[in-house]
Amino acid sequence: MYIIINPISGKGSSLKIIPKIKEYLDGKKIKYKEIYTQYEGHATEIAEQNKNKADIGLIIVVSGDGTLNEVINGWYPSQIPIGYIPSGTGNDYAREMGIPKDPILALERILKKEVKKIDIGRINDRYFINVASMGFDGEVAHFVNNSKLKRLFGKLVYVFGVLRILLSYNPKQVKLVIDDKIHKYERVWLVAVANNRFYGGGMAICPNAQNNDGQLDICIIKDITRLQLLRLFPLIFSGKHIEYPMIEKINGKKIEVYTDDRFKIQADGEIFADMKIKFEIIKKALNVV
Ligand SMILES: Nc1ncnc2c1ncn2[C@@H]1O[C@H](COP(=O)(O)OP(=O)(O)OP(=O)(O)O)[C@@H](O)[C@H]1O
Repeated sequence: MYIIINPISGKGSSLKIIPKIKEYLDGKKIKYKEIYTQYEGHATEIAEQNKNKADIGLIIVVSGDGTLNEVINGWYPSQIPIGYIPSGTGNDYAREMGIPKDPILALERILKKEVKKIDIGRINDRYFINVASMGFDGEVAHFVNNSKLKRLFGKLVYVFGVLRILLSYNPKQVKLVIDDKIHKYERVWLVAVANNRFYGGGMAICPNAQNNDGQLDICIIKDITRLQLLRLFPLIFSGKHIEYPMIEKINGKKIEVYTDDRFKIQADGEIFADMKIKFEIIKKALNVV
């Protein structure tokens, strides 16, 4: 068993839970090796270097969603099971999978080794497990990430980012090609493509997404005023936003997104920008416990 740990996730909360995990494993005489990530992207390198080692039967990731995403990007297509103990701020994958917040309960569940096969999404040349989105909230993610005030003010910077981008964002014309069928939309604020339901710490942007149905769920927010969007925002936590007419919901296996402008994108919280974006579902890609 290898344990990959991001020591800074959740403002250092993984370092608080690691002694408990080690005590539990030592008590049961279960052998393990710990590896700590040292920089951004390191988890992908660790996963790539270790995925073919003959002595590994299981990896456990102790981190937030961002590091889990990095591990998956290095681990796929290995079929060695991945267990996950949440220690981040958002913990959206854990929310989806019903993984307990208590690290020992999460560990006990992993050790039962009830393996599930789950799908993952591909966006251009990267994989994601939860949600990729672009437009308004992609801009907010970029704003928050680049903000020097992030460490000082945490979630407040996010609120400030939402309000700022809400005032300056210009809705875009977007063409989607979903399983070879063309869909055109005017005044698009947001396109979210989901394998799991949640992102951003519990927002159910695509509340019908299932990670074992071989489909990506798409939610498009369009033709909406700034004030309407502000009112709609809190409803995303319960998934009730999809009942409103300015929300388009579609499913697909292969999705291409075109816009005249470069779209700012976030996938599992990782940010980048592009004009042409291709998505694909990879069915039953990973074994998870
Ligand atoms: N030792 C390290 N030093 C600096 N950054 C790191 C280190 N290890 C991993 N990272 C980076 O930290 C980022 C955030 O990590 P992670 O997602 O685990 O925690 P989080 O942000 O607290 O949680 P969440 O993603 O659930 O909000 C990742 O993008 C990863 O690349």
